[in-house]
Amino acid sequence: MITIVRLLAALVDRPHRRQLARVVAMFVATGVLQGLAFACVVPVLDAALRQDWEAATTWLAVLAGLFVVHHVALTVGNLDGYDMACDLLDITLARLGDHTVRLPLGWYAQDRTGQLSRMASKGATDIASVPGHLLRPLIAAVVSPVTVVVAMAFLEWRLALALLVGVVAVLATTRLLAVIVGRGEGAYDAAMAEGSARVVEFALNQPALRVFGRTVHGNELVETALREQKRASRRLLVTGFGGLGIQLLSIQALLTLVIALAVHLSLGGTLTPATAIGLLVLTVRFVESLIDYGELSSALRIAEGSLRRVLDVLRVEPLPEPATPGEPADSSIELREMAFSYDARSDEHSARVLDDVSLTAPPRSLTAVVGPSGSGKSTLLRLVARFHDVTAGSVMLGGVDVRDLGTEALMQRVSIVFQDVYLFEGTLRDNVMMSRPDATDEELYEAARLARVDDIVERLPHGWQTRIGEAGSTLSGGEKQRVSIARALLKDAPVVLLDEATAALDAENEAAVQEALTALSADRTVIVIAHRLQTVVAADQIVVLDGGRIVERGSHTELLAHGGRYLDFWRERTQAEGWRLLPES
Ligand SMILES: Nc1ncnc2c1ncn2[C@@H]1O[C@H](COP(=O)(O)OP(=O)(O)OP(=O)(O)O)[C@@H](O)[C@H]1O
Repeated sequence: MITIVRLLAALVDRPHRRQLARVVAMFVATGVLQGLAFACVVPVLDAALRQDWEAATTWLAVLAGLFVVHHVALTVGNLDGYDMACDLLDITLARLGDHTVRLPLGWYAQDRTGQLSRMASKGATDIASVPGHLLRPLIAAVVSPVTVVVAMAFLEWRLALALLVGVVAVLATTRLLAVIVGRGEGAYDAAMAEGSARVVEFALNQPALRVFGRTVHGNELVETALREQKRASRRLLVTGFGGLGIQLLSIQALLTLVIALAVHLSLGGTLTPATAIGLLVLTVRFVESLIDYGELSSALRIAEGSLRRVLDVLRVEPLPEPATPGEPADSSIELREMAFSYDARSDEHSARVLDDVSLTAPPRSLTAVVGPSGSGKSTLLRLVARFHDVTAGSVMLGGVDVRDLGTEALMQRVSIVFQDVYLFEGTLRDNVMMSRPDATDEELYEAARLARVDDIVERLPHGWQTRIGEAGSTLSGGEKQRVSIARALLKDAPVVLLDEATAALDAENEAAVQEALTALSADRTVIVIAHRLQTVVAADQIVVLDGGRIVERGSHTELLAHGGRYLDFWRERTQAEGWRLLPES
């Protein structure tokens, strides 16, 4: 409980930290008042059974007073707690939102969308539930038994001692079980996340899956994830119920011990029967609080897990920004003995995805990167756009290290056209204009003409105003790429990083995309992961990557003559595209 209060304090700002302290103080006061009210039952019962009506009335008045004060403190604490819960929802979402725009772009390369959406929905609600619903009963479940023990020490120290030993034993058991059940909860959470990710993937990839008849049975990934989810949930149920059983058993053992002791003391004449009955009533209330604690601590653990995950994301450092950004001389790109490893902690050469990569792309040149899958082509492009910082060496734009350029200046100078084009919910016009919202209509139409988006505008029922829906569902793959190229043209950045689509396009789209790419490459420094033969033939230089190193470089004719890896690539692509190598004349 102290841990979660500490974690909450790390999430919120100073005024909310004060509010949190106030809420906790009010809940502690409520717990003490509740404990005192419980303790008053003993003298009330004692006086009533002795038929001492004056004492009984006095104690009843004290009880009523405590009840009223307790109720006022409870109302104030609850209202403050609910306020804090609403604020926490906003704070969690705002802090995640602010931080996601500062996170290194490379952070998103892993599957983060699912994680972030779970944090922003279920995670934020879990966190808000702490001051809203959990903290008060949990604090009461600890503070009121402790108050009872202290009050009881004045009445019958032996029973107080027995209760104290009992409460320590029960809380220790709860803590131990929390660790065991917590492990199961972690595994369950991971299995749930994996299961939902696979189901979403399954839904999004329906067309491909149906073609291969993998929709009903045989989708191994989904089935394995769901089986694991079921196993994890069963394990959690077994450990959860087992844990709860052990906890209830320890509480019952405590109750039995106190009853036996009270009967023993009463038979021995140390305790009047009235006090013994009063103390037993007190013990029962005391035990109820401990049961509440056991039940609520699992909800607390879930909230704690969500809170830790949010704080972990908030702790991811943005890439350092330069104090005085450099000014690039031109649009050349230079990689100097660059090395990169995705695992920032390891500088093992074996972990490097790119190693000793040196490359110069002069201004307005076209550099084609080819190489087998996994050779590091996409990573190379991401490093030029500073999705990550290099492990060794440097990436220079116009003679300035991208780390000394600053994210904003770099992003102004670089356009990125990757394969997975993201089209957001909105009109076609909004989607193209996002790259330069202050562009004029003439500039927009010119970019659209060059990228052949004007053909798409004509086809759509509401032209530029057509809503292209989440993930651009009404556009074909080639059309999406043309929209992405139009964005890059409109942005008019001097450097273009391009990952050519590997998907086969119909003849019309293929020609349109090729035209759009030619327009985009004119007068710009372009580094392209090339899949099309036209692109490599037109390139000023071609670099062949293998195992994270440049193994060949040169022009198309030089590399063909060299007869190495590039020749293999060329043969493979000519076969795939139905081209023929003409015999040398
Ligand atoms: N975000 C990441 N975290 C860890 N490893 C990664 C990440 N992205 C890529 N890798 C690894 O880095 C290596 C190079 O991957 P990269 O995507 O750059 O290759 P590629 O040549 O572009 O492959 P492809 O042509 O299949 O897209 C691969 O071994 C890949 O598994």
